[in-house]
Amino acid sequence: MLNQPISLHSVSQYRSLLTLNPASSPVNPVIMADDTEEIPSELLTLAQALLVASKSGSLQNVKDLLAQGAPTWYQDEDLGWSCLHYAAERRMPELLETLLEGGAVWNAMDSWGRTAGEICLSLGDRAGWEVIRNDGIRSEMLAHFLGGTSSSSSATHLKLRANDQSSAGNNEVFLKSKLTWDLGEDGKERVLDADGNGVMMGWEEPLMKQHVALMIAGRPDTVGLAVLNIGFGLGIIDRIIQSESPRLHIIVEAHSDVLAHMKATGVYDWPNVKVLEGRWQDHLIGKNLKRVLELSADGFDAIFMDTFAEGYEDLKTFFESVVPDILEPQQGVFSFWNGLGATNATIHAVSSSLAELHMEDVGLHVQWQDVPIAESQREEVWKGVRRRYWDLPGYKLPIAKMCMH
Ligand SMILES: C[S@@+](CC[C@H](N)C(=O)[O-])C[C@H]1O[C@@H](n2cnc3c(N)ncnc32)[C@H](O)[C@@H]1O
Repeated sequence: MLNQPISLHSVSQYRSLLTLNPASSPVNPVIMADDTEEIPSELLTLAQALLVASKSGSLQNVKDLLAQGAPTWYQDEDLGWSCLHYAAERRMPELLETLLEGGAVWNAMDSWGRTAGEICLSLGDRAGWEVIRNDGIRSEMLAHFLGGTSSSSSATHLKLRANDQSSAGNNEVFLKSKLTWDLGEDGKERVLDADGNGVMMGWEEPLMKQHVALMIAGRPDTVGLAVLNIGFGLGIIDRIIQSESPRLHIIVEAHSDVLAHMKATGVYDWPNVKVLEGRWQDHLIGKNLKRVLELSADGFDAIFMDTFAEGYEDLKTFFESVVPDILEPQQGVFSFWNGLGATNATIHAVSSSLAELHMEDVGLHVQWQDVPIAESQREEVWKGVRRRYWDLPGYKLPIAKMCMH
C-alpha cells in the first residue's frame, strides 16, 4: 500500500489505555497541512485537490486525481480529516471503495480520534461503514501474513502490542504498581493502579454476568463443571462462577496486592477453588501446563481470560498456545474480556474480526453476542479514573468453541 507515516493507532487489550484519543495515545506524526514544508509543492497541490474532490467532486474527478498520483495519506490541518473522512460524509460507498483501492488508510484518525468509519456510523451509513471495516480486516490480515502487525513495520496498521512503559501498558510495571480499592461516584467498587487507571470497575458486573451466562448457559449439570479464570480483579466474575457451584474453579492471579486481598476476604476458602499465584504465562505455558491438566484430565468446560496491561499478542498467545490444549473439546467454551480497540467502534469491529480469524486458524470457532452497555457511558462512572478504557455503547462478547470437523 503506502509507506508514508500516518496516525499510528494502538489496539490495546485488557484495559490498557493506549487507545485512540490523540491526546493520550502514542500517535506518530500525522501528515497534516502544517507539515507542508516536507511535501513537494506539486504533491501538495494534488493532495489538496483530492480532499476537495472527495468532499464535493465527482467519482471520476477522484479517479483522475488518483491516477495522477494524488496522495491519499494527507490530512488537513483544521479537522485532521483525510480524503476518506470527507468521502464518508457523502454516503457514497463506491467513492470510499475507490479511495481505499487508491491507498487511503482505513484507520486514519482525525483531531478527535475518529476514523472515517465513525463518520459513516454517525450518519447511519451502514453500507459505507462496512466498506471501511472490510478494508480494515483485509489490510490487517495481509499485514499479519506479512508479519507486519506485531512489529512496527508499517505505521498504518494496527499496532497490536502497545509501546507504553506505564503501569497500564506494561504488565511487568503493573505487577509492581500499588493498587487501591475504593468506591466510585457511581457507588460501585473499583480497583485502581498507582497511576489512577481503572484495573477493574463495578460497572462491568452485568457484562461479567453475561459472559458466565453464555459460557455456562444450557449446560445441564453446572455442579460438574471445571472452570478456569485468568485475572481476579474485583472477583466479580469469580463470584458469579461460584454461584454455579462448579466442581473445580481455578483462579490464576499475578498481582501480590490482589492475592493479599483475596486471602483477607476468604477467597482461598471458597468451595472447590484453587488459586494459582503468578502470571498465567508461568502456569499455562510449557511444562507447567501438564500440572494444571492433572487437576482436570478432560480439560476445562469454561475458560475466561481477563488480565490487565497486556496486549493483543498476549491474548493471541493464550488462545493459540493454551486454549486448544486445555478446553474440553466437545462443549467447552472459551471467552475473554473484549477490550480490543475499546474506544472506537470501527477499530473494535476490525480487531474483533482479526481475533476471529486468528482463532479460526487454531480451530476455535467464535460467535459474537452484541451486548449494549449504556452504563459505561455515564460521566460519574469515570470520575477519579485517569482515562476511560471503554467508550462504546455496545460490546462484542466472544463465545468460542473448538470446531469439530
Ligand atoms: C481486569 S482484572 C479482572 C477482573 C475480573 N474479571 C472481575 O470480574 O473482577 C485483571 C486482573 O488480572 C490480573 N493480571 C494481570 N496480568 C496478569 C497475568 N499476566 N497473569 C495473571 N493475572 C494477571 C490483575 O492483577 C487483575 O487482578
